Amino acid sequence: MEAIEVTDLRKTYGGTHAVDGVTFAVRAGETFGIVGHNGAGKTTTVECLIGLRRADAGTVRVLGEDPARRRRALAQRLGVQLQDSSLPERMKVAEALRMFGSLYRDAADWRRVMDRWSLRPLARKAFGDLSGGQKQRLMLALAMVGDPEVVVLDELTTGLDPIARRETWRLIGDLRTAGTTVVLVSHYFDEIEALCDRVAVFARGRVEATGTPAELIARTGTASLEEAYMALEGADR
Ligand SMILES: Nc1ncnc2c1ncn2[C@@H]1O[C@H](COP(=O)(O)OP(=O)(O)OP(=O)(O)O)[C@@H](O)[C@H]1O
Repeated sequence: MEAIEVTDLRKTYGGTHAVDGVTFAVRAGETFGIVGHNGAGKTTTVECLIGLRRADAGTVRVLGEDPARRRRALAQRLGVQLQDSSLPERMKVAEALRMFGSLYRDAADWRRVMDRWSLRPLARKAFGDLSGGQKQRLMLALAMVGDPEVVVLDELTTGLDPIARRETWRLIGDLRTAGTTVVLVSHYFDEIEALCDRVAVFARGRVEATGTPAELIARTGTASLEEAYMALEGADR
């Protein structure tokens, strides 16, 4: 079963074709990576997936629903961590987790989420007093507090130190074991290789290739996913 289906998605800002005919599908329970150069259309696609933007053309289905029309219903089943997301400066960590938890009908126990993401020592700290990495960890925990079926993570480990990064990988691995569908936008090839079952390579508003990391490496006759990406991304320049 497909958890996400995107078909011929198009989105233009002024004269810029940000997304220009994107098609891919994510199977239920799969961890799916999206890689691509700056401005390739990754975030715009993700925003269409979660109903933050309406496509100009094409279809998007998440858990069988159209996010542009069913955003509120889908929000109960989605966990989202976006680039540049923020909270009020004075909101405390525990307060944020409790408040986000209250927005879901079938939330996880927010205290358990706080423990799982090693946030208990920071429970009484205000968001504005957290370090960049601590903020990132909190935003990830908030994405999980609704016990989502599909998780969308844009720039998962940006700003995390190496230990926090590995720990985050482990927690994303746990999501996969639990059968959660994960979409992961990343510029880190080690992360994509370690976590993702399949990858879509975005370039200039299109999907240049889709496959397992091993397939993309074999298809391009390269030695690593990063080299495969370079070969694919530059293919039609
Ligand atoms: N709100 C907007 N208004 C105008 N242009 C936009 C807007 N959002 C994105 N764009 C443009 O659309 C294109 C795709 O942007 P998008 O943010 O989707 O790319 P991305 O692949 O996520 O890039 P990055 O890796 O830098 O985050 C870029 O050319 C960008 O400048």
